[in-house]
Amino acid sequence: MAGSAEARKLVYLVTGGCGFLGEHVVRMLLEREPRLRELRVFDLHLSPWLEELKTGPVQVTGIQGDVSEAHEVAAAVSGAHVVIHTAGLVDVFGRASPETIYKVNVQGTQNVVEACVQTGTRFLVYTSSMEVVGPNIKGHPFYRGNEDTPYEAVHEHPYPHSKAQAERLVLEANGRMVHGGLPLVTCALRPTGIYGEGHQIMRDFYHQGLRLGGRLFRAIPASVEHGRVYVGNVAWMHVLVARELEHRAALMGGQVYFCYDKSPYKSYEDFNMEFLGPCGLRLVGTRPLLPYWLLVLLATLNALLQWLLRPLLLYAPLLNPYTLVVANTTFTVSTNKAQRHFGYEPLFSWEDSRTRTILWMQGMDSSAQ
Ligand SMILES: NC(=O)c1ccc[n+]([C@@H]2O[C@H](COP(=O)([O-])OP(=O)(O)OC[C@H]3O[C@@H](n4cnc5c(N)ncnc54)[C@H](O)[C@@H]3O)[C@@H](O)[C@H]2O)c1
Ligand SMILES: CC(C)[C@@H](O)CC[C@@H](C)[C@H]1CC[C@H]2[C@@H]3[C@H](O)C=C4C[C@@H](O)CC[C@]4(C)[C@H]3CC[C@]12C
Repeated sequence: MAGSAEARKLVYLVTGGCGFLGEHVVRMLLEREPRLRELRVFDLHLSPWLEELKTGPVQVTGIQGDVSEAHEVAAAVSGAHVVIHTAGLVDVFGRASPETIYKVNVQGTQNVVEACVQTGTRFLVYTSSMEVVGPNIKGHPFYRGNEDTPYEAVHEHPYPHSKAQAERLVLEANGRMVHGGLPLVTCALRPTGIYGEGHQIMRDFYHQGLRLGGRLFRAIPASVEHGRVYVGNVAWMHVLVARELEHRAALMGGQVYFCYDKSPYKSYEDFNMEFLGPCGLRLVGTRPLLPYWLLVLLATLNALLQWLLRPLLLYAPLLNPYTLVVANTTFTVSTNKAQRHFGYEPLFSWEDSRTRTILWMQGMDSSAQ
């Protein structure tokens, strides 16, 4: 939907704009934000597809930078009306050190907040995560909860802990005076497990299945529900929040919103099979093939191997003590806060989300042959 030239006056910055979610946010903004004059895409690694976006009426500016470097962030933020901060180290597999995770996710977010304050940017949307809430280290289920559901959010793992710290920084910054004397308006979006075109973990499961002769082996009971949300709907919620923050600052400022749509409640593995099945894979077993204690042992051995091999190579399998607990703990949301506060409705139905994801996987399938 193109806006008239005179209506194009806003400058948006998307950090992590070349990532899985970031790319969908960038493309959604170009399609559905008619007020855009300039779209800045800030990322540690700029993608080649950015070039194809530079042919339209909106100025698309790729900025290679590191959110943990305050001066790079300040330069990118300066002059922006809205910042959508998705950049982060999404690592629960032990690929990055805890120090690096905190440096990027916490210090990086602090840098974004301070840059908004120093340069006068008034609207900041942060991509938080369900993991700010749970599952907690005790494996307590969160069954179709909402933003107000009481839950003991206790984290030891660097990733959820860093996301919780970053979210707190963003929400506490709401109302701070920015350069120019007006208040900063912030909010945080908490996606559950995002799926869709470009999801690396789905790729990993697909390739693991190919290696195992087209089979995946059930490890988690089908009864363990895991919340999932389509990447296009998460991107749409980001665009909508960024648009509505100015007019609904009193209501939305300092708030958190779960990202949700009509994706069905299923176990993580059964949900993945909605896409892996049409690509020729099958999930062996109606119940977990191994007892849980054996899975714990295997996960622990994986963690030990990762530690032993680290000086030589990076060994980062999907199964480790943390991912096993998360996979094995029910965590689903049922809320309409985003609809009540800013009129959010999913842009993509479950059927459409599923079809788009399958087509992407099959396209990956054909390119893999
Ligand atoms: N994938 C999910 O299921 C999920 C669910 C909930 C929340 N989230 C959150 O959404 C955001 C995006 O996640 P994603 O799945 O798209 O991950 P991703 O790794 O695909 O994207 C993250 C992007 O941030 C960039 N980045 C990393 N470190 C950076 C740095 N120091 N400076 C600048 N850019 C940097 C990466 O290059 C990448 O392009 C993250 O904040 C994540 O915590 C993801
Ligand atoms: C090997 C089996 C036990 C297999 O079932 C493990 C699955 C496991 C790799 C995933 C299960 C749940 C996933 C997490 C969840 O979807 C939410 C997340 C929050 C987001 O901010 C980042 C990604 C993640 C932590 C996601 C990561 C993979 C799982 C742990």
